[in-house]
Amino acid sequence: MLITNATLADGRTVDVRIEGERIGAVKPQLPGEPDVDATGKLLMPGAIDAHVHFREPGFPHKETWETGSQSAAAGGVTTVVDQPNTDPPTVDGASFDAKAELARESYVDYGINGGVTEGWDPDELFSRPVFALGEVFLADSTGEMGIGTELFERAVERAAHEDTVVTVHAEDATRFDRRALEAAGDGIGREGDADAWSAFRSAAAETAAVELACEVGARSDAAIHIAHTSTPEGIDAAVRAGATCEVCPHHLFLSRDDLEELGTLGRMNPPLRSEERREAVFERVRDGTVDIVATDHAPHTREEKEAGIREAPSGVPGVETMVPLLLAAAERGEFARERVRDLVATNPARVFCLPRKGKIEEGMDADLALYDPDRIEAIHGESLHSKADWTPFEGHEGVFPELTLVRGTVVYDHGKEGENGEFGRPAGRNVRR
Ligand SMILES: NC(=O)N[C@@H](CC(=O)O)C(=O)O
Ligand SMILES: [Zn+2]
Ligand SMILES: [Zn+2]
Repeated sequence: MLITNATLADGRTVDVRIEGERIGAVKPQLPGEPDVDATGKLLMPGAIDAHVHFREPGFPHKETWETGSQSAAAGGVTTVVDQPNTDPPTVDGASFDAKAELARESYVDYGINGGVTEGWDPDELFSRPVFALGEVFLADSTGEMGIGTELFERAVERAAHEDTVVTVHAEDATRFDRRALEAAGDGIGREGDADAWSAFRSAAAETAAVELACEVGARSDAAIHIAHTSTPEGIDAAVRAGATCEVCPHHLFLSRDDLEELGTLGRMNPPLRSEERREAVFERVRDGTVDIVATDHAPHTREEKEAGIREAPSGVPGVETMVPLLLAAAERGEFARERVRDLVATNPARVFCLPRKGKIEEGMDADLALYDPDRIEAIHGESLHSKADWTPFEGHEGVFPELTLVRGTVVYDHGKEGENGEFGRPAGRNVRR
């Protein structure tokens, strides 16, 4: 396959030849008939979303590997990393094997993380192709997998021994402001007091847990990756301690000011923060302080979300809108295109050791997504492919891909009517195989 005249994130215009599953050549000009004339189009390395919850096994009404990975492909994401708070939780050999079987339905490449609970079996987990440890929950979130410090210490030590990154959900529940939540009214959805969730799971709770996680990590020289940092204080604490960190699109593009409109659809952990903190987080993503943007794609149905603020489940979908939101921001001049590339592809490949992914270079996996940067659309939940038919980014600008390839196979072709609609075939593979 030959793609001609593509613009790369660094501004170069090149031809790209795909040979089998790999990129065979990237040159200003290559001989042969073009299969894709990419004149005026932006070619990006397929994004690696290091944080998704595809919900199988256990909650296929929220998402399946099929729908979640189609949503990824339609958003230019070619590798996803699934988190362990499924049912059963991915904490031992049998649960890992069961998830690995289901993941064969994936349209994109994937990693499967191993989780930590009192009943976890590290020997069984580490004898399997585990992507990383995590997310390890220092406080309860969806799935109630919060653990204490002693177990966390043991898990980090083991991960260091296995040369495995530990992805941490860093919130310290002892610092939550319970009274703020108790004071909230009983209204449902938008009628309720969604802001109480942000007051409850305080910024200070994040900073304290980030500091603890980094301190524990330093003792055994473990690689600590802080998931979904939502505050400048949390990011700075992680970076100061030599940990890597990720920021989610919702903490970049939404703040507490949006909760009146979002209601309980905007409840997630960690929660939305003040507009001032959002701007400080945005700046740290823009200037390269933050390593990764990942989505924490956490689908729940609209019906489930339309409850009171104390009952609604936490989490928002996002795997399909991450790159579109960032590219639209780049078109508005808020990010360099190269920064977007680094945040969603090159850096996650480095942090999680995926040597053949994240770059458009000869010899790399042909994971690619092609965009028309002039085609800026309004995002609508009902046009997305997740089982969650809603998005917290309703009406925001997005630049969606026209074509997505996983190791040379077309998995998404916008507007094409194939056997599976716009989708190719479930071409995904475990990246740790
Ligand atoms: N972020 C969330 O609010 N929810 C996530 C779990 C998590 O990442 O903490 C989920 O699985 O629903
Ligand atoms: Zn989490
Ligand atoms: Zn998560």
